[in-house]
Amino acid sequence: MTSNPDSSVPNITHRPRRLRRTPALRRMVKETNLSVNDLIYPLFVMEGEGKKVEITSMPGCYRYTPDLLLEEIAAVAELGINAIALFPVISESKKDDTGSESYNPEGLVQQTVQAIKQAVPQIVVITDVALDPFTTHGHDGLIDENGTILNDPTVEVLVKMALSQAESGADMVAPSDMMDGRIGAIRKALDAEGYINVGILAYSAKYASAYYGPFRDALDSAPKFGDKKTYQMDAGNAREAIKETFLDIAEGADIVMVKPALAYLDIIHQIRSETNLPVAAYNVSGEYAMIKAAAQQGWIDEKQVMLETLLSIKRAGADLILTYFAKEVAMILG
Ligand SMILES: NCc1[nH]cc(CCC(=O)O)c1CC(=O)O
Ligand SMILES: [Mg+2]
Repeated sequence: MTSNPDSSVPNITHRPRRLRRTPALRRMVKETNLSVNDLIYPLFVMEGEGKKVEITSMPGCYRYTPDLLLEEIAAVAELGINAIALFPVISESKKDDTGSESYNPEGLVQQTVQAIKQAVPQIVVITDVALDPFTTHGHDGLIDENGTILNDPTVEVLVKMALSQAESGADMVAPSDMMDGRIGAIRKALDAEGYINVGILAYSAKYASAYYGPFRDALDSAPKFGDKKTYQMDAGNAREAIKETFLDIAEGADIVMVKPALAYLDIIHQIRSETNLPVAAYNVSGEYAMIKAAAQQGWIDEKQVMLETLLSIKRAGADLILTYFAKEVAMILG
């Protein structure tokens, strides 16, 4: 046994490449895996029958009438998806300044939730609690004559909305509005009305992001004046995300969420390390649209980029991912 006389051959003890040599070895040491259990599928419902309309800026996503939505939900449940997040497209004639349609017991969301829970009872139905699909001005809150978004009066409406969704059979309500104090107010009202098992998925760190554009196209819900910067967070802030998240946890959130995901992976990571609750992340419409658009141009491999993107959100610390890719991923993983 003589050592190699050729000094140009390095004497290496640690060779990380040993564990990358075969697919089986690579699978054994893979630290993060994407599972269908991680996925929550956002879906859009509109009034009517027998129709599905593709959203131009979100190829592969549709606004469904309730009958076709039920078929889609049955299909994705079959693929192993556990949960859907429901967003309504409200016709202009039903919108008003205060979003009163949002708590109509016979409203589109309420009726759709009832139908889903009858047809596909095992799927977890998460309803959106926010006024923007229901207000003529497109903001997530009530406004005064100067266009200022009023916090506490808005929370009162959000409570009515959450209660009517719980009454319809929603498993979880998901306030996406960013008013202060709404998690506590909703928790208290749900408990008082006996809905102790209806959970709250709190959009805790939701940023005022330009990545929501395609979603606002889908819902026709772009704000008619101003922007959402007095309630959604500034992209420069990380410590504030922790503060917002701790407040929601103290107020009774069951799951906390960061939104958007990709430009905020550091926030997901910090929240994961500072809390014990499940952490969700919303891979939003603009993030979806960027991948779809580049893939349509033939510039990226859609499947690989999609899987790598979702894995990065998981690796950053998200336990759950709301993503428009959910169905495609479930088909690949299943
Ligand atoms: N309550 C509004 C809401 N709920 C979910 C999204 C965006 C989701 C996406 O872009 O995929 C938005 C948009 C907004 O805040 O203007
Ligand atoms: Mg808050």
